[in-house]
Amino acid sequence: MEGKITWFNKIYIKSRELSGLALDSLFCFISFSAARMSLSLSFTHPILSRHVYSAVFPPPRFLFLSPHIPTTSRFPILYRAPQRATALSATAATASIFRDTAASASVFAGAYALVFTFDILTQKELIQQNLSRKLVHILSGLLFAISWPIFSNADEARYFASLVPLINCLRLVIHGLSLSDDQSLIKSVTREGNPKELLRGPLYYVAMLMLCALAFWRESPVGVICLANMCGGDGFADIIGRKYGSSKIPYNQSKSWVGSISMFVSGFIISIGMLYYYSALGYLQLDWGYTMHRVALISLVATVVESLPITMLIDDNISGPLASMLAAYLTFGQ
Ligand SMILES: Nc1ccn([C@@H]2O[C@H](COP(=O)(O)OP(=O)(O)OP(=O)(O)O)[C@@H](O)[C@H]2O)c(=O)n1
Ligand SMILES: C/C(=C\CO)CCC[C@H](C)CCC[C@H](C)CCCC(C)C
Repeated sequence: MEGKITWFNKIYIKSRELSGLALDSLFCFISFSAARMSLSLSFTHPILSRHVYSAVFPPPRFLFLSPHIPTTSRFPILYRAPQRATALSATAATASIFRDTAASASVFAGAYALVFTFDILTQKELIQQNLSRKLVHILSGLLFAISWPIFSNADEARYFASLVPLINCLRLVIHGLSLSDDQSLIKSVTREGNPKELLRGPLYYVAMLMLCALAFWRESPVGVICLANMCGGDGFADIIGRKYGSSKIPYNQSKSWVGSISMFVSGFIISIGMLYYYSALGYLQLDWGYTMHRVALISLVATVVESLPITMLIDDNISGPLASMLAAYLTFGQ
């Protein structure tokens, strides 16, 4: 049995390297049963070393989420059952690959569905194009970060998750260069319907999603705080500032006090919500008094940077997230 699993594992991993979306969808179809079988098998990550205080949230019992349960399964088993241990790790590795492939395909399908939904709402004139764009801006990144726990606890899970923004980056470049036409994407994601717009704000935004998944993933508060401010904070700043922002900021007449205050408040609230979500799943164990102050400081930094008149120099989908990332890294040290 163990021999069979090894050649299958090697063939699958090789085909996974070479596989296109079509092959992934084939493995997706058979992967849910394998993924469900693997739910009881999990690998552990080193627990967050800094600011680890009382574990106040037991991981919930959601079958499809991968709770962060510390186990010793990744350490070599020294007693005399190497055959059993090898077979178990090969099975677990194969199941994790199936699970992560299915999760990537599901999140990718979710991205398409989100853009398609807002395109329909815009076409039916149920919402304005600007509002559609901002809601896609708010929801895409937050739903992407919320989806991370459906991936396995394997070390490679973040790479599977990052495939989704990577493919969307390629999609934005292809349609931004008008190599292909996707009116659904263009109408729900651009201000004026110019495909070239895809190569600026949206492309930088999706690149930031990929960076946060690869660099920080689930075990650090930095990535989720950065996305909360870029997606939630910046998004609500636009929606509320555009509607109610009559009193402009002295040093930047295109931004308003109401918009910036909205960015700070929504960025803070959504950051705390994301941190609570990841704490409830056992990925983060935080001292909430310490955390609240640090998150408020990070959201303030993001808000000030977003208000600066530097958009001609650097897009705020780059300056804002990088400022949040730096502030979060310096305050949380992870
Ligand atoms: N602090 C802010 C931010 C935005 N706005 C309002 O929202 C509009 C759009 O804001 P901006 O961030 O410039 O939007 P975009 O750059 O188009 O959005 P994106 O980041 O998605 O590219 C501004 O003109 C302004 O009316 C505001 O009043 N105060
Ligand atoms: C309008 C946008 C930015 C400009 O400020 C947002 C562009 C969004 C992309 C077109 C789609 C990105 C999808 C994410 C990578 C994955 C989302 C998955 C989730 C489950 C919906």
